[in-house]
Amino acid sequence: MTVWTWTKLAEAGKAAEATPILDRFAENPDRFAEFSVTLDDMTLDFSKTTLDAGAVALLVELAEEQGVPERRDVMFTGGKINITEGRAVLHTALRNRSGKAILVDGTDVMPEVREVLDRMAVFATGIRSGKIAAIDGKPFTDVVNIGIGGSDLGPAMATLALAPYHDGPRLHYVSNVDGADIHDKLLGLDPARTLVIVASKTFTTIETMTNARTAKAWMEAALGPDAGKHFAAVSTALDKTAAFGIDPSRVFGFWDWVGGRYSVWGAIGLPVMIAIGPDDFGEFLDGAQDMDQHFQSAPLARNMPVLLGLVGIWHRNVMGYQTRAILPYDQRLSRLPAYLQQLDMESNGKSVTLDGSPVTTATGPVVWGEAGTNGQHAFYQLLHQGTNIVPCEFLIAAVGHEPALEHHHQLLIANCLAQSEALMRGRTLAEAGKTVKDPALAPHKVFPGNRPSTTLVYTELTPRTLGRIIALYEHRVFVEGVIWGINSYDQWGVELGKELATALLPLVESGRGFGGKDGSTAGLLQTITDLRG
Ligand SMILES: O=P(O)(O)OC[C@H]1O[C@H](O)[C@H](O)[C@@H](O)[C@@H]1O
Repeated sequence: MTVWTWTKLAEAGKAAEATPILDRFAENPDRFAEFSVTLDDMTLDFSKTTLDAGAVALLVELAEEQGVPERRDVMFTGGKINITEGRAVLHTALRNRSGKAILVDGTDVMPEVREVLDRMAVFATGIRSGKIAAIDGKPFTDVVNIGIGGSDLGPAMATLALAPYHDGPRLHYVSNVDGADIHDKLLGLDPARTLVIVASKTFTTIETMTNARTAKAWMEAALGPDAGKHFAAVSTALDKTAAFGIDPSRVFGFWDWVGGRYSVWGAIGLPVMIAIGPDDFGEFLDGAQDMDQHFQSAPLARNMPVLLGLVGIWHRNVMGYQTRAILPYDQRLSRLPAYLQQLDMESNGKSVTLDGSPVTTATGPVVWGEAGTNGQHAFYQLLHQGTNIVPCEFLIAAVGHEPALEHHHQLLIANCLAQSEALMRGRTLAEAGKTVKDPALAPHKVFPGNRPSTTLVYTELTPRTLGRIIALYEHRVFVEGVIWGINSYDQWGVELGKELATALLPLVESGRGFGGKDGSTAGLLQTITDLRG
């Protein structure tokens, strides 16, 4: 009975506060082994939390009661778990390399998935080799991906993450409707050498379509009517890509059962494939499949995505923490926090359960973060001494990609581990007193400590490892969403702002007709109109 389990968890949470995390290691020398989980060379350490064996057992019970294993199996086999949109949720099919069929409405989706991946590989290889050339017969040197949200964040994050594997043309990402974005990105690019990919699941997103039209005009101004030969598209709306004038042979499709924020594994990953090549892109998919298979087969208590989800539930619902920080100690993962913001907050930022009734527990936390060590010199002050407790999620590779700069990587590792240690250990008033001459300064140098963190460690940030990391977080979001009883796969919350923007545009354009608006909006419209002169 779930209510009973929540009650027991609340009691466990209160009891947990009595024993500092650090003391738990003295009590249990096996704590690291017992409170970490491994998949191949990847280890998730959650021993620096207030969880004890009893609390983990209760959380596992909660996951079972809420039907995590059953819902997982329904997701993987094409059940329509996105009930508000009547859709299956099958991003896992995009990296299903097993040869097994996956049925949606009785039809195996795998032949189409493979067909698109094969076409992507031919196209990417052609662009990379120069066989698919610009209209003057010379190779493309630059690729501009125009997309936003899930059609931007995943490929942009992955392209940066996999920079050491990037041996194709240069990649540029345009997302914001702010003209500054496309202006600055096109500056210095030669249209004769540039391929533009318009990426949009719906092919209606105003930002993307506005940027796509601007790029088309830029291309046409240089190349005339042949400009279309420098365009490709990724979309589920093949009628709309045709209407935009993109040759069907340059259009790569996907399906309504792939959510935008889960779409990097298929056609939306085309720019990544162009950058790193189909073989390394295949490794990226293999990594995700490794995590999928682990998620499907490992017992809940030894299951990495389940445990990461349960740590999240413990912090959000039992300890009442409102945010979680994503802190990759890897400059090339500096876009990971932004990527995970969409994955997590658009999925689990919900207030009603599957049947439309209000939730009775807190749901998705605020997700934020920054690459280490940069964050240390910015906001870690609050993490260590602020009045909010922020569970921190560290990520670190054992090995960097720059052997000649090994000492940099050693410093990086030392900093990463020092932060989680400092958060846990803290510094007492007595200890602080020893560091200062003036005792009045001592309170300023106190660290409360006992602040929780997890650390994900792996050998090296390879395509396969990145695949595992992303799939890990996708399944974590799933686990938490199931426990909260919400639909993690719709995003109605983004609609109202879009509707109001559409209604506001004519007022901005005309500088008139603000009467029906609330006082603030009317006042801002008037002020901006006056400033525009
Ligand atoms: O790929 P598109 O259809 O252009 O959508 C781009 C993005 O915009 C929407 O507003 C959604 O909130 C996102 O989930 C989506 O990824």
